[in-house]
Amino acid sequence: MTTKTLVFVTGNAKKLEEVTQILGKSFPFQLTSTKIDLPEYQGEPGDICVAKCREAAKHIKGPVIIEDTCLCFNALGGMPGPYIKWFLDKLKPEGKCLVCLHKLLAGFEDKSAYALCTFAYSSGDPDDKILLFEGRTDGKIVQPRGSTDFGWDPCFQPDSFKETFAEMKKETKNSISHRYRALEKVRQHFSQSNKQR
Ligand SMILES: O=c1nc[nH]c2c1ncn2[C@H]1C[C@H](O)[C@@H](COP(=O)(O)OP(=O)(O)OP(=O)(O)O)O1
Ligand SMILES: [Mg+2]
Repeated sequence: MTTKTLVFVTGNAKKLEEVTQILGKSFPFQLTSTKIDLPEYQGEPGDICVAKCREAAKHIKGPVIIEDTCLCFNALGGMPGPYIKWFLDKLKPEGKCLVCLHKLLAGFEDKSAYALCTFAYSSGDPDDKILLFEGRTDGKIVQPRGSTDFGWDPCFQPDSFKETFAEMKKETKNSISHRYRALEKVRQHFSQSNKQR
């Protein structure tokens, strides 16, 4: 049986690293990756991912997957959400400015937040529906702790853990994260559709 190829389009090497680790070998596609800086769309996460995936499919002209990640503060009605990337860029996360994320909630007792990861899959055929797979992990925003090599990881402490994503072992993050939960749905979908063939 020849394995079909699926291209993961992302400009973020850390995401790719996690996706590769999480999917491991038990995935019916050969995952390859292409670094394209896709536009940062606005709006609801699902709509953003559909637009992002359509754009990626135009480049790849074959089966493609993308994801978009939101960090949502409950006290702020879900903001920054998909705009977390610009917050981090402007607040300069490398180093002590990650403190700013925590400070954003200074006026609120509610520090709860959730990380939301949405994968979108296109078969490559523009007439086919784009499929969405969502994963969410709840937690709270804390003063940054741990290594600063991936985005807002130092500021996010998942519920029922004492460590931030940045302090815990990679395997631990990859077994409870928003990305893991979304990829479980991706994996389930493709193992089922593979069986039906
Ligand atoms: O697990 C994560 N832990 C910490 N930080 C994270 C995580 N996942 C994404 N991030 C950061 C990257 C970017 O600053 C923003 C999401 O924006 P987002 O558009 O999805 O990512 P991106 O532009 O870096 O890569 P892509 O080319 O796939 O769109 O949150
Ligand atoms: Mg992006």
